Amino acid sequence: MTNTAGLALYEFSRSVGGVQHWGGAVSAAGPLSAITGQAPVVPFCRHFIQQRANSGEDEIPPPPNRGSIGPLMTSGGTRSGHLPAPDSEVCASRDRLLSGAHILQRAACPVPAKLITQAVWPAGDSGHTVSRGGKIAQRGMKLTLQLYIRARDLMPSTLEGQITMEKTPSYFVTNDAPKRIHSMARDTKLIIVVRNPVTRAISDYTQTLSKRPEIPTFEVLAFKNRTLGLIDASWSALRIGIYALHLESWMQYFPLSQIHFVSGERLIVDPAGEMAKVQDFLGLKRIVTDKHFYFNKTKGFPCLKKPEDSSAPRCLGKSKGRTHPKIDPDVIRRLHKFYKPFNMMFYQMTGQNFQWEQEENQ
Ligand SMILES: Nc1ncnc2c1ncn2[C@@H]1O[C@H](COP(=O)(O)OS(=O)(=O)O)[C@@H](OP(=O)(O)O)[C@H]1O
Repeated sequence: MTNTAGLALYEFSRSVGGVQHWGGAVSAAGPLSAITGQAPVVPFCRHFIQQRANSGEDEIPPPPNRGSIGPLMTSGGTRSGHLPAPDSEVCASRDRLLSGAHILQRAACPVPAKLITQAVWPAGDSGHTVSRGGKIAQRGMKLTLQLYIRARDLMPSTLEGQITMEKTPSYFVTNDAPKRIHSMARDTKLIIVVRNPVTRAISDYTQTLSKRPEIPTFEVLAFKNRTLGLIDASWSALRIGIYALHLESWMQYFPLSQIHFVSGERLIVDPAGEMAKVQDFLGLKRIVTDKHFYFNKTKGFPCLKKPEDSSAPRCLGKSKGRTHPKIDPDVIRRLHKFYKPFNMMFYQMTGQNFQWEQEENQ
């Protein structure tokens, strides 16, 4: 078992996604303020939301406390639409989860570089994969806590010089995740991929629409009251894009030095540049460079020239890069306005300007 730092990746391109690597000392730690002795991060965003609600503006309800069953998995989802309620077993298991996390840490996982080891429960999806170089749970099966723990225990331990990664989109917006991950491995590194929250919402909606063509239009779902222009921020497709709000929860536990933000927009135009920053953040040699990518015009995305485990180039799957439906420009404008203050807060918190307001003017 190694004591390398942990890694969690959250992807905000459509949903939120994540990769986690863990190892290192487990400690029952409190919030960041308790570790550093610094004043806790002021929850600006929450304060701002309260002020808005008081003045009759778009109300942003507290996050639904649904079904997170562990720091490393959740029954909640990141996609829009109605999520299934967690089953009773999942709910009953909540209190045992932290110890589950310790098991996970013990069992976590290094694998030969080519072997993918993951315990992922894609939120909002019927499928899941728990694998140790191969699937041991089939897609479509219900992932119970027992199955998850069994799967975890089959995973090999992390060896010196290896990084274990886990990707779960919904952790970023799951209330208890920061605390649980922190108490499991406070040196976990977090990677968050973000894109313009308006585009993210449309992508999220497009994904749901592809599975449930009967859902109302984006324009209908986006408003509580369209005549009054009141946004429905309880719609998960919109709520997830309030990045500052979610980040605030993480900053209560993790210093910014342990969080890396990837621009989803830059990832398309300059994948090697974004990957260079990721490799630096992880303390890795810059092995993935420009020469590994080519731009596939048909797909509209960069593809990998030739992954190690295959002789063919590898592009994003068919569920990525779907054509988005045309959304009423007034609705887009309204959403840009809605997100603007939250985006500004997010830029300030991260020290990075993602320039989403420029897209608004295009
Ligand atoms: N590597 C890379 N670079 C740039 N953009 C990417 C990448 N991978 C995924 N995407 C875009 O992200 C959207 C899907 O997000 P997720 O991969 O999180 O989807 S999912 O929820 O896990 O299915 C989806 O957005 P849309 O195509 O706009 O719908 C993907 O195209």
